[in-house]
Amino acid sequence: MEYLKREIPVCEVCQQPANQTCGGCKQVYYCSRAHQKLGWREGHRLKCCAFKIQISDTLGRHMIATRDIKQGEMILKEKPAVLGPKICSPALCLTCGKRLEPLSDTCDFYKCTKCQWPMCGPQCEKSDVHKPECNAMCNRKYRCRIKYESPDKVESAYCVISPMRVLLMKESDPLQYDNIMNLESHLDERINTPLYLVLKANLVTFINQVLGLPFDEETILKVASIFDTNSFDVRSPDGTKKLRGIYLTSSMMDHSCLPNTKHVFVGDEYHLAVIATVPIAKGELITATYTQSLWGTLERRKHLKTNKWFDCTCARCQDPTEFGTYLGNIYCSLCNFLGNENVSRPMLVSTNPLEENAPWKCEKCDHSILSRQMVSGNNVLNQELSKLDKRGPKDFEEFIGKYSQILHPRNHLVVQAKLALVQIYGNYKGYTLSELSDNLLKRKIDICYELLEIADQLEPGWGKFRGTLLLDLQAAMTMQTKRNYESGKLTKEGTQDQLMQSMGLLQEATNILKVEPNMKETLEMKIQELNGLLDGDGDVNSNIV
Ligand SMILES: C[S@@+](CC[C@H](N)C(=O)[O-])C[C@H]1O[C@@H](n2cnc3c(N)ncnc32)[C@H](O)[C@@H]1O
Repeated sequence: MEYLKREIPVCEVCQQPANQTCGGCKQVYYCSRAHQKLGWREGHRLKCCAFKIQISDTLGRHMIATRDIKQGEMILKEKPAVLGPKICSPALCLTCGKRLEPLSDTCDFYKCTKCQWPMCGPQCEKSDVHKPECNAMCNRKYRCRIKYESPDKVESAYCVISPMRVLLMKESDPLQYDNIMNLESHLDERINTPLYLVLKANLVTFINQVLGLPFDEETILKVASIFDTNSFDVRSPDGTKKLRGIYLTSSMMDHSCLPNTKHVFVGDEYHLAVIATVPIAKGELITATYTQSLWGTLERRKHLKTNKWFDCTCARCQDPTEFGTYLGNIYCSLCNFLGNENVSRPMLVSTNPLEENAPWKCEKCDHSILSRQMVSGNNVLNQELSKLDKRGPKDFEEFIGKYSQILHPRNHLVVQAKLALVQIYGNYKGYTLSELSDNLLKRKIDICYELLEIADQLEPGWGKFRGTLLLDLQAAMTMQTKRNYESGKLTKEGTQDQLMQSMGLLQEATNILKVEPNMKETLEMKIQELNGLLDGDGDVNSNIV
């Protein structure tokens, strides 16, 4: 990084001692106004902080681009203000967040020798992250007494840890405590919800009575509510560590169902990097998504309302067809029966997508249903989907076939099933690329193309969804090319053309995914292999997929 902090600040232009910082990013120094102007012209304008925080009545604080931002550019990188377990967790280490393995032949875990919370070992037990809470508990002779009858038990006692960490900061790091307490909480809206009634009984009692910390009920619940409104789900690349974290600047990004950024976690300390997925023009909102892009509008808006306490009114939520994807729609059952199978079937669309109770009406005929019928239909099928056997493709293929008269090929439930199929075909035992029949290989390629069309509409640009689909697609296409060459269906020239297409997809996937942890080397290796194949004599027998 060019912006590494130096012991004695020096001017970016002349390298002499300097005491003025750039007003935008506050990261580089100048000795004089003249050198600041020169530095700006010489290129700092392209690197300087790309955003500012503004306030409006409708959005509250939000992030705005202060200059044009390039696709793929890192907009900011910051360390967490606080990290901790989620409200309910299976046994995990309080320091590193690692999911714990039980001690041999037991359901029990290694425990901190002082406070008795499950940890991964003596090193994490002694960490600075755990010390303050351990001391606070031990000072009051509190010992964790969770009984694990099964190693997978999800335990709600973890709800006290993350808020306790923030509250203890009031003494140890008052500035950071104030920064966190300044975030939006929506406590007034949450206070009488079932979860907060439980937190009143558990968390408040723990902080006040067990630990004897001098915080009132409102402050304690406000911290919990700040986590619920602002925290990011933090995961290690291999998925073994799961935490929640507050990132002060990144939490200023407002939500959009068509976001223009993605984020990744970098390093063992989980620094968060925000990356532009599309070019962002100066003055535009910089947005993230707080929900799932592949859910329909009914589900997304409900999720945002229940968890983040606002009604999303973005362009996608306003459009009854979700930019023509019809992701949340179903076929009209009457037109189904009366219509010609060969013409595209009319759909039921919401008469007002921003009004959750608005009826859903056919685009062609007068047939309509109540919104709650759509909701309950979605719930039933979602439940069915979640119970399917994920070890193979059979259940997912049957699900798609069974509901093909109700759910069109781009309905979100079908899309979920297809996503599972893309992961199974080509990757799972018995379904690796070399084991797939020609038909199943083609099926995988077709699904990848279908899902890519949806990605282009709903997560345009360099989103992770698009990147992983491209990677899957190029691998399947290379295998198909190899088979077609071997069976004589493709000439050497045709083979080279097809491999060039795969290379195009792989290069795009690399641009998108190289920022993901541990991906850069794998991607570079894949490019090298495919390049080798292209440079050689078309020897597609090489083991490249
Ligand atoms: C993580 S905070 C974002 C920063 C927040 N705007 C603030 O002023 O602190 C999330 C909250 O911002 C507001 N918000 C975020 N995106 C929004 C949007 N698209 N429309 C309306 N409010 C939004 C909601 O109140 C939400 O609970």
